[in-house]
Amino acid sequence: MASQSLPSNYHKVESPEDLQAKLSAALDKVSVLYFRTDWAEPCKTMDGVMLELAKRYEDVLFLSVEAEALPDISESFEVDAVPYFILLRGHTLLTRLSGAQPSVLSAALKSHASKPSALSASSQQPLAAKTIYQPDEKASGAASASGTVAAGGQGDVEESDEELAARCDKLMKQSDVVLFMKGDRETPRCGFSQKIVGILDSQKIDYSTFDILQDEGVRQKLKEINEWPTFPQLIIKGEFVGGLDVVKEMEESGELQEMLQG
Ligand SMILES: N[C@@H](CCC(=O)N[C@@H](CS)C(=O)NCC(=O)O)C(=O)O
Repeated sequence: MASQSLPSNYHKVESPEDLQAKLSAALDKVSVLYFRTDWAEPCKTMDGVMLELAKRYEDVLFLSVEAEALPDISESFEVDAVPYFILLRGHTLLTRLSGAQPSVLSAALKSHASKPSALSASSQQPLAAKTIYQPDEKASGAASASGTVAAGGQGDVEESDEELAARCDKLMKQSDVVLFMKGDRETPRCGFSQKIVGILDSQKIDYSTFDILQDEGVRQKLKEINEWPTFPQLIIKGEFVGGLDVVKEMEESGELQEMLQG
């Protein structure tokens, strides 16, 4: 969408300095940072939602950030998937939301945009020290991850470490080829996951997926079990194979197909 047609309170962030300047010029305002990418399907929905909200809340600053093109900003806000939303009042974190949930975003905005600034800000957390647009900000604890993590798959029942490990083992064996990724096959929520899905699909491989964004326990436990700190993680016949870079190399050398036939 051409920037001329954006509402006057909606801007595309160009750089960390640009973000700093925009937030600093609106210290008493609520801002919504919207982390997006062009390829992520849910962002298309949220592009429209953001525009509608910008028209409805003229006093709120709406800032869209290209999550992959501006990795310094994404990392400083600990954005681990798209779409992702951070609500701020000035430099104070109000809340964070992961995923395309128009009604949740709208409700969060309604709640925060209607509160007087002094009252609201006093009960909120300051941003994490990592935040790049305010390098001399005092360390004050990591930003809350509320809203980013879904239930652990076990309802309210507490899961022991052994039970979690057993559940991971079962998940790794749910089919011959299992991809642990961010999002799912139709709607990947991270560029690395999107690329590995592309490789597996192009090779016409039959595989199931598990969205680790929906299960923080599995997300952390798999890193430990497979001794691999990131996602995607590809499992073939119950054995950990690798992440995107490894799978890409294996595809190029023909090893991936060989492994599936063997
Ligand atoms: N080069 C890696 C890239 C994967 C990567 O860096 N993933 C990050 C960002 S999506 C990750 O999973 N971080 C840990 C986490 O989010 O829990 C690969 O080959 O798979």
